[in-house]
Amino acid sequence: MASNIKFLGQKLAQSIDVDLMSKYGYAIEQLMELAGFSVAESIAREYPVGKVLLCIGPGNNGGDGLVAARHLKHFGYQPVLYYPKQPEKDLYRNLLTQCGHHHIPVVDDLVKEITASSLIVDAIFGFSFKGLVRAPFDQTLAALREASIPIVSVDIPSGWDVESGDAHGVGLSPDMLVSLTAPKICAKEFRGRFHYLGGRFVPPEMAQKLNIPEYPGTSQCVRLN
Ligand SMILES: NC(=O)C1=CN([C@@H]2O[C@H](COP(=O)(O)OP(=O)(O)OC[C@H]3O[C@@H](n4cnc5c(N)ncnc54)[C@H](O)[C@@H]3O)[C@@H](O)[C@H]2O)[C@H](O)CC1
Ligand SMILES: [K+]
Repeated sequence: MASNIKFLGQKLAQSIDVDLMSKYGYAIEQLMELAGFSVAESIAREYPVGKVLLCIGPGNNGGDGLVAARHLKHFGYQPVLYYPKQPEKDLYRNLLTQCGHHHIPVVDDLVKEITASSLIVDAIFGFSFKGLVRAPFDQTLAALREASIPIVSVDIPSGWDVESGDAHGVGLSPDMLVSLTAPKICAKEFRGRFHYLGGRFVPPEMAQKLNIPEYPGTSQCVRLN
């Protein structure tokens, strides 16, 4: 590890998120934009341009994926979205509209799209995931576990418990993990090649408490391993 960075449990991760949007004055759109941008930049550091299948979940982890898709398009990748459960919420609807205007298609044949892609982005579940994976995402994770192309997980490898990791053996095994704000406790079990940190919005007071490493230059991400 590049620094003595703090690993967050589920409750602490959620309370930091609340602090960022109350005490520190951020709007969720700002945090999500920077989070998703940092995911796209991390990907651009390690994987060549090509077709990227982004699997989008029903919460803010999915929102980060929608933002990342748009930035990947600007970087020259060909993103497509698999988005089986689309909540009726302006935040996500607006992000999806933006993707539409960037000619990023929504696809529904997951197995076919896995075969046609060179990279998968797992933006299904983040730090609010709890319990056993419910439908339809149980099927999604089962299909992704069969994939032979690399997976990049946003914040948490989907299916993993935020603290105890892949306790039920149904989670993904990503090649890259992009932790946001600070890694969660489950990231100690990450065995893939690339562990990055993103979400360069943490104010200095909080960064000091969490031992966040310096981000180099103008970069939105920093490698942790
Ligand atoms: N401060 C930051 O670092 C920021 C991080 N961001 C990202 O936000 C997610 C956390 O988002 P949240 O909306 O709280 O939750 P999730 O996306 O993890 O998922 C909630 C979603 O999932 C459903 N769900 C929960 N458990 C299950 C289950 N067992 N089976 C099926 N479905 C489940 C639940 O019902 C909700 O619909 C964080 O990880 C970052 O990626 C922000 O974007 C910016 C600030
Ligand atoms: K994820």
